[in-house]
Amino acid sequence: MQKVFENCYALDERCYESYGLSEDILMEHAAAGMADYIRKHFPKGTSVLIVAGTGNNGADGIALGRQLHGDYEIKLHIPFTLHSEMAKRQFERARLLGLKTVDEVSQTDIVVDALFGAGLNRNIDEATEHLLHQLNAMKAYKIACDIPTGVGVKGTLMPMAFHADVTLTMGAYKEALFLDACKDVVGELLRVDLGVSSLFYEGESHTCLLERCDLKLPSRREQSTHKGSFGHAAVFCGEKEGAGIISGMAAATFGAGLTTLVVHEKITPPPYLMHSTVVPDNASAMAIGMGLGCHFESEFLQKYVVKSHLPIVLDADSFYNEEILAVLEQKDREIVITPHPKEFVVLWKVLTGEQLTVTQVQEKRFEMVRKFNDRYPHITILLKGANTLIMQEERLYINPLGCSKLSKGGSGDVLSGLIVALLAQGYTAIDAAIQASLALVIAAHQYEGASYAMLPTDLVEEIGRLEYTVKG
Ligand SMILES: NC(=O)C1=CN([C@@H]2O[C@H](COP(=O)(O)OP(=O)(O)OC[C@H]3O[C@@H](n4cnc5c(N)ncnc54)[C@H](OP(=O)(O)O)[C@@H]3O)[C@@H](O)[C@H]2O)[C@@H](O)CC1
Ligand SMILES: [K+]
Repeated sequence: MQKVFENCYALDERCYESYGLSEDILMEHAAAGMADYIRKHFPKGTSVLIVAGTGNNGADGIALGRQLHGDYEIKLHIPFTLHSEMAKRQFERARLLGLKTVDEVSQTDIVVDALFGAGLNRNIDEATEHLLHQLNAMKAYKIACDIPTGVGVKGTLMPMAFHADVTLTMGAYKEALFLDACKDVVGELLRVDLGVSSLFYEGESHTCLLERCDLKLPSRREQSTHKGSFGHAAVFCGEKEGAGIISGMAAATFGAGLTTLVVHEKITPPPYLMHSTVVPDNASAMAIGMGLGCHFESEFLQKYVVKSHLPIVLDADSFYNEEILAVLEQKDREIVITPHPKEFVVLWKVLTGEQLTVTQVQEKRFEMVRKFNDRYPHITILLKGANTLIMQEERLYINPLGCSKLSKGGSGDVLSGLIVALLAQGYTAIDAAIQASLALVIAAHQYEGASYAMLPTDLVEEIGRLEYTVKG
């Protein structure tokens, strides 16, 4: 698990004050990190266009040009007057070495975007937009220095952002890089150390980045067990019964000892799922909302959902049902809620009266998840998206591994099934949400069919193979 920060200015300052490092030393390492990447991936002689801006992001770019000059064909383009002292100093060093600037951008093998980084604080002007358009249109390999130009500090993405193949980010990961809208402009994301290990560079952070290696699969190591040893998941199955069935299949596949679909009318689920018109007495967790509609009477929901203390997953239609939402007030219950942005809008309106749009939620995903957490710290919220956010008790986790194979009806039902399976097996709400979210995306990556073809049933099948493909 890696740490993530809102920005790195305070971390840079700490390096100067605590370790006697200077801005110059940090920048030399930033440039060396980019130079190493280029040397590793491209032969000498490759042409590299570096577009450098007015501040220290530009300074990083100019220092990179100096480091590669002689071995690579460097074209340094500086469209504005340099502002920062470091940019001016780097330019003077490059000049002394004989590195010349070019007035126009032209075809090249590599483009390095060192226009704006952490200091982008307002909209870019038309000329810069035009320049970015030219850079994006090139067939070159595209490297963003620290942050692709156009990604604002708060994560808002400007219309003409640089589209990187790889972003080499300096010192530590920044939140802005993990907003959904930024996923396609960041490309591959790698971190460059700035002269000290990240262990020393980074300070405290309550925000963490999940990685594949954080996945811990349910354990079946003990052999003296029976089906009751692995819990009993009760999955509500409503108007759109397919959603509940998929969720139940996922729960059974992810290790729940028993899975019962709680139904209103008779259905024909797969033979390994039980069904019942009540929540079984020995149920150890429940999931509700997937395709629920308004099948169940108020009295029934009161008795089996609101008055229960079983760990619970609230999904989909739950957010439209104020009766079910009463569950949120239960402080002594393990609760996971799994809204997608549109459902979050509905939920937020019910809870606060504030009407947001989906775009507003997407633009400030981190802020909204934190605001929800301020009100309900005991609840685990999992806000779905290209980069899923999971939060409980001030600790926020980003799952950046999502992929577009999952953009299909039914993926969310699988997720709620995975979570309830883990809750039934005794996981805490936060662990269940983290592990289920990781299992879902890793299973999706593992699917070998066409990227557009994966069905929820394929996903469940891939979940069943995870033990053979990753280390649990
Ligand atoms: N400090 C360190 O130790 C290290 C720093 N590092 C590097 O520094 C980068 C941060 O540098 P930075 O703070 O100088 O910000 P940066 O992104 O270059 O832009 C600021 C300039 O842009 C201008 N400007 C802003 N918006 C604009 C707009 N829309 N349109 C036009 N102009 C605009 C703004 O102008 P102003 O607001 O002052 O008028 C100012 O001149 C960071 O991303 C990393 O790469 C690394 O080397 C590691 C060590
Ligand atoms: K940049």
